[in-house]
Amino acid sequence: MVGKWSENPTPVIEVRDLVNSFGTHVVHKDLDLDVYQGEIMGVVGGSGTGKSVLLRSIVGLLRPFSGSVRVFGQNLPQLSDRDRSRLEKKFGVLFQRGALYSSLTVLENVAFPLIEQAGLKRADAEEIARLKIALVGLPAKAAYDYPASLSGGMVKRAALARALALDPAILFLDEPTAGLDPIGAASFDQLIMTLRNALGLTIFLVTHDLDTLYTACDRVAVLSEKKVLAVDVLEKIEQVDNPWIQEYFHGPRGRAAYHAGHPLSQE
Ligand SMILES: Nc1ncnc2c1ncn2[C@@H]1O[C@H](COP(=O)(O)OP(=O)(O)OP(=O)(O)O)[C@@H](O)[C@H]1O
Repeated sequence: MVGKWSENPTPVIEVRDLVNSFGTHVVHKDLDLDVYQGEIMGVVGGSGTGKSVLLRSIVGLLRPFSGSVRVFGQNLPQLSDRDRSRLEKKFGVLFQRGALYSSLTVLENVAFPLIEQAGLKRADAEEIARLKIALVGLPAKAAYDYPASLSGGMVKRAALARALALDPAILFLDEPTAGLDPIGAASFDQLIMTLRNALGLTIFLVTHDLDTLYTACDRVAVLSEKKVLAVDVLEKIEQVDNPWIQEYFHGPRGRAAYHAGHPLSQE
């Protein structure tokens, strides 16, 4: 799938020579990656290759050991607190486990960033929160539910509504379909594509889900050997001569996902 982004690829995230380490454990070494305005970039790699660490470096939750992370042309680690927090308002982040406050209703969860970060009055924040709840396909009555009473798919949607609360320009999703059944995962993939198309979002999506890669992602970055081993459209990535890539995309699960995404294929 090639979206509008390809007509005039403009990088909104530029990662250069990124090094991340924890003690002596080097996770990234001289990692480079560009993400273009309006694309859905899928980030894959074996467990522990540093996909979440990369996401956290880009959103400013983790200070890199060295290298630069420019978002909308601004180098995050060098910004003042004020400028960084202004830039961070353009990010919506959906963490791996949803990370909703369990003691707050869905409505209160979604309204939270609008009150705390944007300084809105509660009534205004809740009005906007209701719109976001509808936008992600949750029924209006789910606003009054607590996270513990929701299904996994509804929790993900509620967390997505919160990530969208401040009208972000870039959405970061860390394994959004993990733990969902195939139907729930497929409808979440559709939702992600609809949001990108309707809102013009740029989406940085960490996933293990091959179906998501085949249906939703414009380009895919493969993390391996502490860097981005390859970044391209899927058709090109599948051809890269690397044992992990070959096993991942051409193993049984990869073939099944390919055929699901290409219903007319014969192979
Ligand atoms: N705060 C931390 N302190 C020490 N080590 C960390 C920390 N955060 C991540 N790591 C290590 O960095 C490496 C990369 O972690 P990361 O969570 O980014 O992997 P991942 O590719 O997202 O894995 P998975 O697919 O299993 O979620 C792992 O070895 C992890 O143990």
